[in-house]
Amino acid sequence: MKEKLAGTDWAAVTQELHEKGYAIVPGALKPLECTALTVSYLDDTLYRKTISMERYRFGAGEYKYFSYPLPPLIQQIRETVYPHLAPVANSWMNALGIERRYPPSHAELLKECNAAGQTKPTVLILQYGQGGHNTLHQDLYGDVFFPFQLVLFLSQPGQDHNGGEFVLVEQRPRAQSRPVVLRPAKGDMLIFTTNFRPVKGSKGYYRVNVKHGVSEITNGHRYTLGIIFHDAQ
Ligand SMILES: O=C(O)CCC(=O)C(=O)O
Ligand SMILES: [Fe+2]
Repeated sequence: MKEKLAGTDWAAVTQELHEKGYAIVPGALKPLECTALTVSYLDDTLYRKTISMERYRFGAGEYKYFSYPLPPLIQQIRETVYPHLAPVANSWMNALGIERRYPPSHAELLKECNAAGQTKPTVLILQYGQGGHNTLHQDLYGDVFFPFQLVLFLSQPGQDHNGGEFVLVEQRPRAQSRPVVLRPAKGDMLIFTTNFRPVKGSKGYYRVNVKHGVSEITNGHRYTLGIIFHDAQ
C-alpha cells in the first residue's frame, strides 16, 4: 500500500478531483490486504460499534466503526493520503468564497475535531449480502468536516458479488440531479466529495451538493472499507 500510494500521480488525481469531484487509484491495496481486512470484520476487539443498516433505515447491510488505535494499515492510509487532498480542499473553499482552510497534516485536522468535541473514530468497514444496499447520504459527524473521503473496495464485482455499484448523485442548484455509477475493482481506492464541490458556471463557481450510496447487491457478498478524515461527536 505504501509504495503504491507513494508512486501515485497525485497531480493527475488533483486534476480529476477538480474536474469531476472523484478519482480512482487502481490497486491501492493488494489482494492479500483486502482479504485480511475482510477476515478482520469478525474480530470484534477492533470495533467500537456495530450498526444494522435496516434498523436505522440506511439500507440493508451492516457496518462496524473501528476504535482507536486504528490498525496500522488504516492509520497509514489516513496519514499518507490526507496531505495530498488538503490543498485541493483549500482551493475548493477559496473558489466558493468560504473562509475555512484545512491544515497540512491529518494530526492537525484531528486536533481541530477534538477542539470541537469530535473525538470518535469514523473509519468503518461495511458488509452487504444479497439485497444489501446503502441509501444516498453524506457522512457528516459534526461542524468540522473534511470535504473528501475514501472507499477501499475489498470484493471483486462480477466474482464475489453482482450489483452493488457505487453511486454518486450531484444535486445542482435549479436543475435535476445527476447520477454517476462506478464499479471499481477489488483493491481500488475511490476518493470522492463528502459534502459539496465547486463547479464553474458563467458567473464564477457555484456549489454542487454530492451524496453517495450503493445500488442493490443482487447476489454474493460485498465488503468495503470507508475512510472518513474527520472524527465524530
Ligand atoms: O459500501 C460503499 O461502497 C459505501 C460506503 C460508505 O457509504 C462510506 O464508506 O461512507
Ligand atoms: Fe458513506
